Amino acid sequence: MRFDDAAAVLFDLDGVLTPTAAVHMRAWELMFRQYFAEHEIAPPYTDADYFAHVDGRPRYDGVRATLVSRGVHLAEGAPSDPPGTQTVCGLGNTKNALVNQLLAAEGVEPYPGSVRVVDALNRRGVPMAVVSSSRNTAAVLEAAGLGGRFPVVVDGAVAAAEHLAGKPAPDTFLRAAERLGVPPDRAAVVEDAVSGVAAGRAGGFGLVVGVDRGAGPTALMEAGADVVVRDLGELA
Ligand SMILES: O=P(O)(O)OC[C@H]1O[C@@H](O)[C@H](O)[C@@H](O)[C@@H]1O
Repeated sequence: MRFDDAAAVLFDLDGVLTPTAAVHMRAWELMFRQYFAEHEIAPPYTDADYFAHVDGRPRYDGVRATLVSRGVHLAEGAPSDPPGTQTVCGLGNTKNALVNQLLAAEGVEPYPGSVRVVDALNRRGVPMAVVSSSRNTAAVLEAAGLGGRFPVVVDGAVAAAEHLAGKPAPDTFLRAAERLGVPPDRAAVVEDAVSGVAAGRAGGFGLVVGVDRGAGPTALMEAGADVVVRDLGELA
């Protein structure tokens, strides 16, 4: 399917509409580098860990997968665990406090090429959704001036409330397509994370567009992208 033929478009948020994947990436690095050093966990956390274990996945799934990669098994704890708690949820919330500090200090500007695509689809009346693992989706959309632009948002909070499996499972994308009333094979998914591309492929979507913001074209194609672009402006 060509992008122009999609009956609906489902966008990931961080790294697709806004440059906030880089904010998440820095916050994860700060948190894990300190935790690994304090607990003498080796080898040290690197960007490769981000792309392999964290990118695109729900917060606590990212913590768990990274620790398991070093043979570390930590108690799960609860989402209400405050930052600093030595649990999977506590480490995830430590990282989230850093994300909130960075977002407050730096603000969010959407990618101009992405805004052009959203505007063009809007003019043509193509239904759109945001499908993000992040529980900060509403705040990021608002800060980027995109609040209210998407009639359907399936984010980390919705997924938790509705018990939907996170990316790379296709469930959140499938729920968004269902809410838009468009069959998956008539809809396009736009994703920068390997886990998100894999989710789009597993969901049987008509087109999966990979956006290379660092994962690399080969990894995105191997995960199931039909096409890889460097910026959404290439689709406009
Ligand atoms: O911790 P949050 O804001 O709920 O986000 C979870 C994940 O959301 C994804 O969109 C990001 O790619 C990840 O880096 C992030 O960890």
